[in-house]
Amino acid sequence: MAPQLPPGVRIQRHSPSHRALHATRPFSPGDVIATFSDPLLALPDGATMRTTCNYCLRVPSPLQPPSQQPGDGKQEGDPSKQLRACTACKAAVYCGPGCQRAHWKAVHKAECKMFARVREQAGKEWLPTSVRAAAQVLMRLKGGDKAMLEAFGTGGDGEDGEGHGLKGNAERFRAYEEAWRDIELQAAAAAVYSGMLDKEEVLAQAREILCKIQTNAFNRSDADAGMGGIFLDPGLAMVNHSCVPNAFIGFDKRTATLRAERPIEEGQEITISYVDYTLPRAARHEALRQYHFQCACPRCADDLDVYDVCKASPILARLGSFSLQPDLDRLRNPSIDRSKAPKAEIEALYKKWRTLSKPSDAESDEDAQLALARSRWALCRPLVEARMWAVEPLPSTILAVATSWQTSYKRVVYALPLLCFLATECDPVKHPAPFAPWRVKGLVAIAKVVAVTAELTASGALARRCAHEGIVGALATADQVTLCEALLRLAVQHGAVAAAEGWEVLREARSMLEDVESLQGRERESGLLRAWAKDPEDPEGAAFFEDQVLKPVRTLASFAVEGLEAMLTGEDLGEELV
Ligand SMILES: C[S@@+](CC[C@H](N)C(=O)[O-])C[C@H]1O[C@@H](n2cnc3c(N)ncnc32)[C@H](O)[C@@H]1O
Repeated sequence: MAPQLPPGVRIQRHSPSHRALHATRPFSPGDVIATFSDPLLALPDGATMRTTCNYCLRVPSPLQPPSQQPGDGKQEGDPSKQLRACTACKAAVYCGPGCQRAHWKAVHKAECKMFARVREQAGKEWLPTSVRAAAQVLMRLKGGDKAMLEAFGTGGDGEDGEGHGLKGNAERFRAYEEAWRDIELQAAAAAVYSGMLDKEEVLAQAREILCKIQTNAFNRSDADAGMGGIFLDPGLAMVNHSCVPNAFIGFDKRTATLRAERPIEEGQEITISYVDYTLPRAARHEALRQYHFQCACPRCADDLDVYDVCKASPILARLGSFSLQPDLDRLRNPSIDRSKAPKAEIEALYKKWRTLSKPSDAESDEDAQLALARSRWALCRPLVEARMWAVEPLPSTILAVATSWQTSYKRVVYALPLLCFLATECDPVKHPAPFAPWRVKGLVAIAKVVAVTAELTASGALARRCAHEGIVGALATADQVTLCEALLRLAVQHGAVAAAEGWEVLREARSMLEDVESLQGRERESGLLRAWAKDPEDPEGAAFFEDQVLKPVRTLASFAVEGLEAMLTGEDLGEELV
C-alpha cells in the first residue's frame, strides 16, 4: 500500500524507481502544504535521550512549562525534574504519563529490555541514534507491525515500479566504503542489542534498514530550538532534493510541517534541500554523497552562487519589503566584484576553511577562538576583496565571531554591528524568504544585544564598555527600546511561519516582546509599530520604521567590516577593542 498522505500532496512516479511528492493545489510562500504527525520513527539524539521526552521529543526548559497534551506532565521549574524515567529500564525519560503510555505502546514495550542489555553488556544508558532506530525497526518488524513492514519489509524498494517501500540505495552504500563501514558497525550493534543476532540474516536486514534510515530520515537537529534527533515518515520521505527548493520543513515535537518557500503551482513537484543550499557547489555535492545521486537543479547546472539565485528569486518582490533589507534593487544588483573571487578559488578556500580545527573544549577560551577567527578571516580574503559577504564561508566566519562576542562580557556591544551586518548583507541574499529560520534567529539575536545595550545606555555605562565612537554615537541617537520592539515584532510575525508554534526562538521573541510592551509611556511608538506590522505599506508606519529601525541598523552594520579588520588583522587595535 502507498504511504498515507495528508491532503495537499500526492506521490507521482517519475520512473520505476523514482517517486516524488507533488502538490494537489497551489501554494503561496509561507503556506503550510501538509503536516505529518504520526511518524514511523521519531527519536531524540542518542546522548540527549535522558534530557528529552522520548515520545514527544520535547526538551523541557524553564521557558517551556510542560503542556497538558499529549504528555500531561505537570512539573515546572528545574528542567531535569520535568522528566521521569521508565522505572524498568531507567534509560528512556518522559515529560508525563501520557507520553510514557504512548511510547510504551508504540515501541518501548519492545525496547525496554534492550536498554537493560545495553547497561549489562556495554555499561551504557543510551545507544547512538541510528543504532537505536535500527533496533526499533528490527523489533517492530519481528512483532509484525504493518506500517513498518510496508516501509522496511523486503522487496518493496520501489525498484520494481510497484513497491511502495522506502528507497535504500543499498548497493550504492556498499560501494561507498566510508559510509558502509559505519553501517556495518551500526547494524551489528542493532542486531546484538535488540537480542536478535541469533539469526545470520538479521545482520543483513539491519544493514538494509540502516540504508533506508540514512536515505529517508530527517535530522531534526537545531541547537537554537533545543532539539535533536531523527524523524521518519514514509509519505514525507517521498520529497526529493533541490538546491533551489520550493519548500522547507519545520519540526515541532512529533510533527513535521512542510511549507512552501516559493510559489508552487497545482501539480508541480515539491522539493526541499537535504543540505545547506547556500554552500559552494562542491561542498553541497559532498554533503549529498550519502543520497547517491547527481543533483541537476538549476543552481548546480549553472553553478549559480547565492547572489545569482537571490536576484532571480520570485519571492523578492512579494516578500522583500517586510524585513531589515527591503532594498530590492540592492539585492538584485549587489556591488560585488566576482573577478576577485573566482569560483574555483572559493571552492578551494571553503575546503581549507573546513579543515581549520575548532578549539577543543579545553582550549575554547577567547584566545583560541580569536586565533581561529583570524585564520578564517585570512582565508576569506578574496571574498572580502570581492565584497561577496553572503558567499560561504564568509558569513559563517562573521557569525562565529558575533556569537562568541555576544556572550562575552567585554565584547557584547561589538557583536551588534556584526549581527546587523549579517541581517542586512548576508542573510537576505542567502535566504530571500524573510521567514527563513536563519533570518528570524538573526533578528532575535540583534534584539537580545540591543536589550543589553539599552540597559547599558540607561545606566550610563555604555561608553565604558565600548571604545568605538561610531557605535556609541549610533546607539545614543537611536531609540533602542523601539528598535528592540520592532525587531521582535518582525521575528514574531515571521517566526510563526519559520518553524512552528513551539519553536524556542519564537517563544523567546514573544516573551521578550511582552516585556517591552509592558513598559510605560511608549504608547505612541508601540502603536506605530503595531500599525506597520499589520500593514508594512502604511506610510506613517513605514517612515517610522525607516527612521527608527533601518537607519540605526544600517549605521551599526557599516562598522562591522572595519571592526573585524581591526580585531582580526591589527595586533594592537584588536587588544584595544577588548
Ligand atoms: C528521501 S528519498 C526521496 C524519494 C525517492 N525519490 C523515492 O522514490 O523513494 C531520497 C532519495 O531519492 C533520490 N533523489 C532525491 N532527490 C533527487 C534528485 N534531485 N535527483 C535524483 N534523485 C533524487 C535519491 O535516490 C535519494 O537517495
